[in-house]
Amino acid sequence: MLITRRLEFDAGHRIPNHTSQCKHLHGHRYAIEITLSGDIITAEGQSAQGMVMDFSDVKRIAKEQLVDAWDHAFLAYRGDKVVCDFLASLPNHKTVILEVVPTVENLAQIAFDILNPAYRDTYGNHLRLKQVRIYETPNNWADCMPGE
Ligand SMILES: Nc1nc2c(c(=O)[nH]1)N=C([C@H](O)[C@H](O)COP(=O)(O)OP(=O)(O)OP(=O)(O)O)CN2
Ligand SMILES: [Zn+2]
Repeated sequence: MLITRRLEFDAGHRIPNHTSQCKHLHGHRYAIEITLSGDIITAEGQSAQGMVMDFSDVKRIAKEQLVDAWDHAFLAYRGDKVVCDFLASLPNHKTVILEVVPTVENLAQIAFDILNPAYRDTYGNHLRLKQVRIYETPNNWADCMPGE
């Protein structure tokens, strides 16, 4: 059985070598959709009876592991030195330094790698992270699955 939980967050970024608009500092209302597989819990009387995982637990883990760190942060590529130096000059600025350019493909890959161990086998029902989808805009998104 598959379940999916969606969360939204705001973040800034730029794609430094992009030849068009995306080289400028700008932000997105990102959405992340987390798809998990597992057995439906059948144990009588459990809070999660009938569920793969309580959606509130899916949300809690996503926030603890990723979303709270990225929300209202600027996601900067370590190789984008001018921007990293500028952000470092701002007192207490919320910046997340990434080892890769912050395209939606790379963000989905990073999110998958962070979240995969955080969900795996935590619910006693063979729980697995099957897919992370991140929307950069309502029209543009990337999917990351195991082994990709
Ligand atoms: N494959 C990718 N292509 C692009 C990415 C990306 O992460 N992966 N990112 C960008 C920019 O970040 C840009 O901000 C995308 O937003 P936008 O310019 O609004 O995109 P569109 O013009 O295509 O959006 P519309 O829905 O058509 O307004 C660019 N490319
Ligand atoms: Zn963008």
